[in-house]
Amino acid sequence: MRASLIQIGVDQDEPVESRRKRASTLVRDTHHQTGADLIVLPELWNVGAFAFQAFAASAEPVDGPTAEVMSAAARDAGVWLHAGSIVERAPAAGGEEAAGEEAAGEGPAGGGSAARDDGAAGGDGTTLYNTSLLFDPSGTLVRTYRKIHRFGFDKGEAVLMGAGTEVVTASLPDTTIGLATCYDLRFPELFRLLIDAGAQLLVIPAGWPERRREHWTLLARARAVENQAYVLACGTAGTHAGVEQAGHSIVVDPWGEVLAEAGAGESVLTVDLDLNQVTTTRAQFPVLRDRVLDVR
Ligand SMILES: O=C(O)CCC(=O)C(=O)O
Repeated sequence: MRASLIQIGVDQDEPVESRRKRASTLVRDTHHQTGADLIVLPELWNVGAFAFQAFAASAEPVDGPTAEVMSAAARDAGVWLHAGSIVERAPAAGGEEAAGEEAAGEGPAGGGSAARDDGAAGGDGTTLYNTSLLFDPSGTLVRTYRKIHRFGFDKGEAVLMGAGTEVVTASLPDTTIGLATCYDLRFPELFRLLIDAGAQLLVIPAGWPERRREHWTLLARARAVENQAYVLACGTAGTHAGVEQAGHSIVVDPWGEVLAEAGAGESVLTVDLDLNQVTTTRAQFPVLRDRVLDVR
C-alpha cells in the first residue's frame, strides 16, 4: 500500500475557503503524482487547531462544506482519503453552553479563562466535536471519529468541544486502520483498544506545536513499537493563533523504524508500506501475546 501524508500549511492570514480549495487540489495532485492508495490530511487544517475563537463560526456538520469538497476530491482521485478533522457541529447531547469564546492561547501556557465543562456546546443547543472524516474511493463518507482526548486542560479545545466516546477502526481492502487525533497520541490505552479491534495501521492527524516536537516524534515511534503497527502521523505546517506548528509528519513501521519524516514546511510524504510486516513482526517478536490484563 502506498500512503501520502499532506502536511498542509495553516497560517492565519489564509482564509478557510482558500485553504479548503487548496487542500482539495493537493489531494488530486498528490494522487496524480504518487498513485497513493491512501491520502491523509492533518487535524483541523481548515480552521487551525489553535484558532479557538473561530471554532464556533467555522463549525459544520459531517456533510457540510469541507466534507463536500473532500468527498469530491476522494471520488475524482479514486483514493481512500482520511480528510483530517473538522469542527463538527452536532445536536447537543445536553449540557450548558461553554464560555469558550474567551479561550485563547495554547492551553496551559496560553490565555483563556473558560472553565472546563463536559457539556461543551457550540451555542444554539449544539455541541462541537473535533471529528475526523474518512472517505472511500467513491467519495462516500465511511467513518467519522470524534477525538476522545481534548487538549487544553481547562482551556481551549478541552472546554469548547465535546469528547468522543467511540473507538473507531475501518476496513480498507488489505488492512484495518485505527483512528486517533493529535493529543490522543499521549494515551497508549486508546491504541491498545484500537489494535484489539484489529487495527494494523494507526492514522493520527494532528496540529502539534513546535515547542513539543520531540514528544511528537518520540510518541509516534512508541505507539508503533508497543503496538507493532504502522503509525501515519500527519501534522500541519505554519503558524496560526500565535502557535508555531511542528510539521514533522512521520511514518513509522511496526519495528519502530522511521520510514519518512517531513521538515517544518508544507510538504507531502509518500511511503510504500509492506502490510505483511505487521503480521511478521507480531509473529516473530510476540510481545502482544505476553500482555497480562488480569492484575490490579
Ligand atoms: O499534546 C500535545 O502536546 C499537543 C496536543 C495538541 O496540540 C492537540 O491535541 O491539539
